[in-house]
Amino acid sequence: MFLRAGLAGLSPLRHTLRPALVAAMSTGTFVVSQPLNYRGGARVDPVDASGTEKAFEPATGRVIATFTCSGEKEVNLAVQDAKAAFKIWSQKSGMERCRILLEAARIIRDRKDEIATVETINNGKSIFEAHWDIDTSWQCLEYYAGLAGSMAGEHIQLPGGSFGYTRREPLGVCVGIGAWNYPFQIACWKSAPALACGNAMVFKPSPFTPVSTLLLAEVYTEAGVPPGLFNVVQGGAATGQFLCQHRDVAKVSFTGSVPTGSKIMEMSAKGIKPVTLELGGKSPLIIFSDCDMKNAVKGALMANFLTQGEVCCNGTRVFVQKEILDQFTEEVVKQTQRIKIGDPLLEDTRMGPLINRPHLERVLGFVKVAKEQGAKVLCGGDLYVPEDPKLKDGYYMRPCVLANCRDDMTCVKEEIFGPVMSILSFDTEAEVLERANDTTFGLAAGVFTRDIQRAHRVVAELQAGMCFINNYNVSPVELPFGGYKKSGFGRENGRVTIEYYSQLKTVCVEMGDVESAF
Ligand SMILES: NC(=O)c1ccc[n+]([C@@H]2O[C@H](COP(=O)([O-])OP(=O)(O)OC[C@H]3O[C@@H](n4cnc5c(N)ncnc54)[C@H](O)[C@@H]3O)[C@@H](O)[C@H]2O)c1
Ligand SMILES: C[N+](C)(C)CCCC=O
Repeated sequence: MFLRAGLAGLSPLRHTLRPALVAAMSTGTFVVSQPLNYRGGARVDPVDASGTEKAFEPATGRVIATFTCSGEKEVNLAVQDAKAAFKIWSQKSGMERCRILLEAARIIRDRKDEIATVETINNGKSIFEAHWDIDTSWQCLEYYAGLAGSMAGEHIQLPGGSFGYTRREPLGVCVGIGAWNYPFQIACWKSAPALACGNAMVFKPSPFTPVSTLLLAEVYTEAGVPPGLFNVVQGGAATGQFLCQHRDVAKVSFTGSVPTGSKIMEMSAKGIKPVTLELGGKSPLIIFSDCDMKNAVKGALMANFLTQGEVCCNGTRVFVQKEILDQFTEEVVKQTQRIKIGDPLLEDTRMGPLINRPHLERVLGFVKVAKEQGAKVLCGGDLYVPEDPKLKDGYYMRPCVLANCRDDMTCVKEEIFGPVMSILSFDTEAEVLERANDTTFGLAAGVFTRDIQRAHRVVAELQAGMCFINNYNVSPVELPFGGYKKSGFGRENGRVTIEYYSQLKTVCVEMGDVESAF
């Protein structure tokens, strides 16, 4: 499906050719040669347009795809196809859906290298990390496959032999709108629970990362879902609006920024559509002096530098208790300087390029303002130019650790979405809790301590939907994930998400005569 010039003769690809193709996909060679919309079980060119977009390979700055954004007609067709597939899929038993989702999970596992490679090329994250993302993706499908057969209602006895029961039913056509930082994983975290519950989905990835979602669509088709059950439309705000405003869309699940989330909610409100909002954050990570220092330092790096720091739940406000501030900071800086930056497709690279040039400049701008406001750059925060000449136009920067930070600084208040860690010091538990919660965001939080009572006492007080004790940024699919406050509502992953993709019908059954008031 993705062909460099020298491989063009291999199209259409058979499954058996994929390992060879993966080996051939090196940085600087990949171009997209097939349509990026998916409808009715096949790739299609959109029937109308609301503009065009270019997708880049962040490692080199090359354009890998120029594509048409879907207009209203194309969105209508995708929704129509999803409606038709919903009729078939929603009539299947949970166990039938389970089998197909398990097969899809198996195919993703089999194609893991190929999918991870495409993710790395289009997003810039290291291939090492992309493999983790694809693992959490197929695990998500397996998990909801397991739950599909267990969706059930209640039986409730009423007087005189009458009774009631509840049925858990799907919603209909659900829309998924994704961000660019975890393109494949986001599509799985939304579609797996949606499909398990019997819904159909139309998914719109970010225009920065339009490519890997198509692989998911192909996987679902190969696994045996009805044509049209999972469709992909491409584009930005205009396409997203057509989806949110569509009268036949029953629910919108959105991952992205707070300002866009607010617009999505407003549009959905007009149609009384339920929404799931997975939004941004500025999460606190609290390091107490009694922590295991080695793990706390590793945790701080995990909390800040995955995917070049472009992670919603990153613990970017690192509060360190005064007694260990110097030791902790010294070790964090040492390890940050060791992070290998470069070609994201190389196995030993741990940090690739940022998503695009404007975003790189925005992140560097935050570092500049931090310095002006009195923060001290202990390492990084500047452009990085890899030695390999093919990477010279990529969007690289050195990961940055900022000291002397204060709560009122821009770098401490705003989501940077880049590899910038702000270190702040604190004295007492009460003080750090107040400061940690002093934000409009509430996505995640972390605490490192050996004191088990303190750990639980502190997380009970933290205003965040996802709290970590003595670790950070792990994401087992069994655990619900989502925010408090302006970081959104609704959850992804975990059993509870079934409730966000289904509705309860109550049936009241009379076994006697009607007792009428008339
Ligand atoms: N909580 C989470 O799970 C989570 C996960 C990843 C990213 N994020 C957040 O996402 C943000 C970064 O992603 P982004 O830059 O892609 O966010 P964004 O809000 O700019 O875009 C997200 C998606 O919304 C679409 N969109 C934009 N305007 C729209 C509109 N008016 N109507 C409908 N759709 C519209 C975009 O095309 C894209 O697909 C960060 O704030 C990050 O924290 C949150
Ligand atoms: C997999 N992580 C690291 C928990 C990230 C989840 C999605 C946030 O951007």
